[in-house]
Amino acid sequence: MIAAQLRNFAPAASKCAARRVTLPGQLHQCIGAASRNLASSSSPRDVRAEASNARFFVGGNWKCNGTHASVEKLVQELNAGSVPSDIDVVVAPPFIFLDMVRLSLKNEYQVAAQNCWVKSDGAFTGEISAEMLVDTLVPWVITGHSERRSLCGESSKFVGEKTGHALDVGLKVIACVGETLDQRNSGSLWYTLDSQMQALFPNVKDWSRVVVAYEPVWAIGTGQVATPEQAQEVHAYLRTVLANKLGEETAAGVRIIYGGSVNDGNCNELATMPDIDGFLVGGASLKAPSFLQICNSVASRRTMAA
Ligand SMILES: O=C(CO)COP(=O)(O)O
Repeated sequence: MIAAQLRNFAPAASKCAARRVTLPGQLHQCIGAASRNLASSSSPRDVRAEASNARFFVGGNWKCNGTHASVEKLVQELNAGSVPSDIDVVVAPPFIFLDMVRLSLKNEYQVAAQNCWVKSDGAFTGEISAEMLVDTLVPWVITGHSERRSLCGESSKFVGEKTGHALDVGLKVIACVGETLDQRNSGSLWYTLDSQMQALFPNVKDWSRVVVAYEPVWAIGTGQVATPEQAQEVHAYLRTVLANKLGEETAAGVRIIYGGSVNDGNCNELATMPDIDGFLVGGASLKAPSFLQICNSVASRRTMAA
């Protein structure tokens, strides 16, 4: 029943998103109206998600790439560049380079691990615990990346528990959600995203330490970036899901960032969308000039807000 309603939400949201581009302010009313229908059965709260007021955030996910020499070069190039002081920039090197990168990057940048174990230390061969990350002064961790969901079999429940544990021991978390092309095409986009989000709620006590990354699987590493309207439509929906659970004020402060084939040519347009609070960048984060340009796309957002 709820799943069916979530599917019905898609066309309404889509129509509204298209209108939002030319008629600022109406998308949230439309999304809000659509979500109120959902809320009547899925939640006792009746809320309308306000647009974001959150600080811009750019993450660079280096994935399983790099040699000692290439990582050193990338760090040098990032250090030679500059990023706006009013945004958060966080890079996630492979574990083996994490400490080296943390110690050699200048202060404008923070580091994240790409993953951690779901529990505390113990007999978990090959894993790194959240406690170890805290102990080695790593502030952030990525959880729920689609590559870990699909290649390592991580379920939403597992991702939720891992996210909760990482937060409980003091990390900040970039929690990823996103649908496959099949899920989008078969009409289960909203259901998929909602169930990934619902798995986080029982585990997260402090949403100020969570960044939600919307990464459609079909856009990751494919060069097929979501259009600004497609991304905005989903981000507004995710903010409504957050608002239904946490209230509008908290939801407006949660960063919702977009990932999937972001580069220096498409970031500015994406950054103008009211619910896109930044990016999680894969391939383009390995090229310092592109990554720095993506960080500077916050200027497009400021222009829109002015
Ligand atoms: O998975 C991603 C970031 O976590 C996105 O990767 P690409 O930017 O290479 O598509």
